[in-house]
Amino acid sequence: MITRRPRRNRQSEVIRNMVEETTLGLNDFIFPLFIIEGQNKKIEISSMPGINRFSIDTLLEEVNSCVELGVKAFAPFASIPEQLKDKTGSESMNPDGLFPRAIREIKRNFPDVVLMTDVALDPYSSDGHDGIVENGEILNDETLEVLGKMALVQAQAGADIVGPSDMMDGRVAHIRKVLDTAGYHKVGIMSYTAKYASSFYGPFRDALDSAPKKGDKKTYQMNFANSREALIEAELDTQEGADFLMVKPALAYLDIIKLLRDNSNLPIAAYNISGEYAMVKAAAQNGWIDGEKAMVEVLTSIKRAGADVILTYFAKEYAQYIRR
Ligand SMILES: NCc1[nH]cc(CCC(=O)O)c1CC(=O)O
Ligand SMILES: [Mg+2]
Repeated sequence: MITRRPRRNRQSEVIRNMVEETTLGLNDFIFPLFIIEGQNKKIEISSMPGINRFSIDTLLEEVNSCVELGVKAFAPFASIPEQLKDKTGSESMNPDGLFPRAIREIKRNFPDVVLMTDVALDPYSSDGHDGIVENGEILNDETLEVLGKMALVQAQAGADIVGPSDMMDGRVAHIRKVLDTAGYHKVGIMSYTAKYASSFYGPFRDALDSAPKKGDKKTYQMNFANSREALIEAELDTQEGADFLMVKPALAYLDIIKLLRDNSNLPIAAYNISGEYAMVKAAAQNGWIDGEKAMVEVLTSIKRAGADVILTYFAKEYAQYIRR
């Protein structure tokens, strides 16, 4: 005789919903946005179907349509023309550069949205690396100087949260000190705490033309074979004053999300990155999977693993989906 029958709680939609353990909401999402120079531009990224690069004017329309759908937090990224890139990423410290201009315009038009801005050299670096390169080496402490100035320019432009994605050691403490010294103690830090050297970043690097010109990122991004090392990074970022800890990528790293969730009381964010988005889109376009159902499953799995915040290219599409 079978007395325990778990299927009882699956027998109708109402019961299934009643016992559902994980619920996604639009408050969970941060939607990445790509910005380019120019006017009236909206150019689709071929490796990220449905995701575009916007000039500032069309970007404001995009933000508006997201806000109307209920998506209110954004992670903007700027595509910097090649001729403005140099060894130290100096364009990242230009208060009149494309990125700070875009931040100011978004905040002027939509003061209530939250902007989480990316702090790293790669979109501005002629080497395509997240730090300053000298004789093939990525310099840590010299890079911190640039990161601090970049974060300050972003805070001055109106960033609510700065997101160091570079994986240099000590950058959270350094950025915190620079921001506090300048009076920006209210600007938060979402640290890319456990950021792995992943092959899933490809489409993002297409979007910004930011791929490394030489070598890979393995001397600063983490080895995907490691999980205990993520706890070391989490401990340091917490001591240094991070307000959020992020795991990136998300899907091949659900165990890392869970690990940080179980070992920290800070909010945990996860970045469902470009290649993870592209995989779902490509399979859906081929008719191999149901893209919409896969989207919901992927996002739910990241939340179930313990993420409080999900950075995802699906944010707007998910909002459109639940509206229907
Ligand atoms: N440091 C920049 C940065 N910030 C976010 C991403 C990737 C995001 C994505 O793939 O969606 C990257 C690329 C990288 O580290 O090479
Ligand atoms: Mg670190």
